[in-house]
Order: sequence, then C-alpha cells, then structure tokens
Amino acid sequence: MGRHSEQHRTFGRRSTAEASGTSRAPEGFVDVRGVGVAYGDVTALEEVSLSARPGDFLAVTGHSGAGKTSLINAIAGIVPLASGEVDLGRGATQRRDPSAVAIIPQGNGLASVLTAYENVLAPLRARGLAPDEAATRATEALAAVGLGESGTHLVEELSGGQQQRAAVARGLAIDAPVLLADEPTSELDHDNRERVLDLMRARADAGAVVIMATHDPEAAARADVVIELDDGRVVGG
Ligand SMILES: Nc1ncnc2c1ncn2[C@@H]1O[C@H](COP(=O)(O)OP(=O)(O)OP(=O)(O)O)[C@@H](O)[C@H]1O
Repeated sequence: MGRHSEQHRTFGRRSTAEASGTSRAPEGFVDVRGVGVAYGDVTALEEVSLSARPGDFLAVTGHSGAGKTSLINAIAGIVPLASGEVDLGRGATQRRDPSAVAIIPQGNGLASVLTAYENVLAPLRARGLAPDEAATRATEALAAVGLGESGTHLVEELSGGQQQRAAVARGLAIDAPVLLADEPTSELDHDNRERVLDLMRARADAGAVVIMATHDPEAAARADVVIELDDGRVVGG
C-alpha cells in the first residue's frame, strides 16, 4: 500500500526554506537504526531503521497493531528500546537532543480540565518561552487549526475533532525540529483533515522533519515517503 517502502531509507531533499535561505528552519534530523520495542513478551517492533532530514514528511502506515505508535513513541523516547538506537536533534553536534522533538500523541493527551489555550500554552512556557511570545504562538496555532474562537473552552467541552485539532495546535506551537504525529487526523472531517495535513506539509517545507502515523491511505499519500509496518517490521510497499 505504501508509495515507497524499504528497510532503510535516507532522504536528502533540501527543504524549500533551506533552499531559499530565508527561514528559521529548525533543521531537524532523525536516525533510527535497528530499533526493537517489546512490552513484556510482546514484540512490537523489530529491526526498524529509517533516516530523515530537514524537509522530509514521512507517513508510517500499517494495520492495527502493526507497531505505528510504538515507532512514534520510540523516536520520541517515550518507550524504552529493546535494541537499536535513535538519534534526533538539530545537527551532528546535538545528537539525542530531547528538546528537538514535539509529539501529537494518539488520543490527544490534553488535560481535560484546562482550556484548549492553556493546553497549548503550557508546553511553551515549560520550554522557557517568554509569556508574550508563548501567548502569541498559542493563539496563532489555535487559529491555524480553526479553533480561534474555541480556545477559551475547557477541553472537556470540545468535540472529539476539536480536541484533536487542539492537540495538533499544541504540537505545532512547539515549533520543534522534529514533529511526530500519531493519527492526527483520525477524528476529523474532510476539510479539517486537509487543513491539518496542509499544516504538516508546511512544517516540513519550513525545514522540520515530520513523521506521521496513520491508517488513512489518503492522509499517507500526502507524505513524501510512506513506510509500511507489518507485525513490527518495515515491509515492501
Ligand atoms: N502497553 C502495551 N503492553 C503490551 N502490549 C502492547 C502495549 N502497547 C502496544 N502493545 C502491542 O504492541 C503491538 C504494536 O502496538 P502499537 O500500538 O504500536 O500498534 P499500532 O500500529 O499503533 O496500532 P493501532 O493502529 O491500533 O493504534 C501490538 O501487538 C500491541 O498489542
């Protein structure tokens, strides 16, 4: 089903921003080498390798249980590796830089008793952004996903799709060199799905690495490269 798949890929395309030399391009990279993940006796990933450079938009596909979330979480450092290595950062001197990554997790991960705006703002303040800049970024990110009017609502008052868009806003607002997104469009109608995919594409074009897990072939088709997992391994597409 993937447009392209193979055991190990290297993507060297220069980003638009890098090529034009005009931007704040975050210059991320991701190197995944022979990664395995296990939960007790369950092997979720085995010998998975991939490599991505600034401007790359990757989709990770596969059936339910294939290992998509495990791969996203392994790259994010959320699950321990049973084998292999993950490097990510801003350049060769900053390998394994945890602040280089932002994640839009499966199931959104929002605090339901905070407003959408507070959820977007909190990680920005935690990362040391000044209050004014954090507020501006949070407002802009919510507007970008079409929640400009709903930012003051508690998350528990929002629909599932609105909550998912708030989670997308939170991930985008961090403006990290590496953006990981786990099923970021699963709850969205057509127009909002396209809006979110446009934002992912724009972030890659600005120089980030974007890696998106999705079971939606149409969403995957928006990526530069599709990596298909089956039973925890990269399979041919
Ligand atoms: N916390 C856990 N404990 C035990 N097994 C787990 C755990 N999380 C995932 N698994 C197992 O690891 C394998 C990969 O799961 P993972 O969630 O990575 O797949 P996925 O492709 O993201 O699935 P989905 O599309 O349903 O979200 C599955 O066999 C799953 O049952």
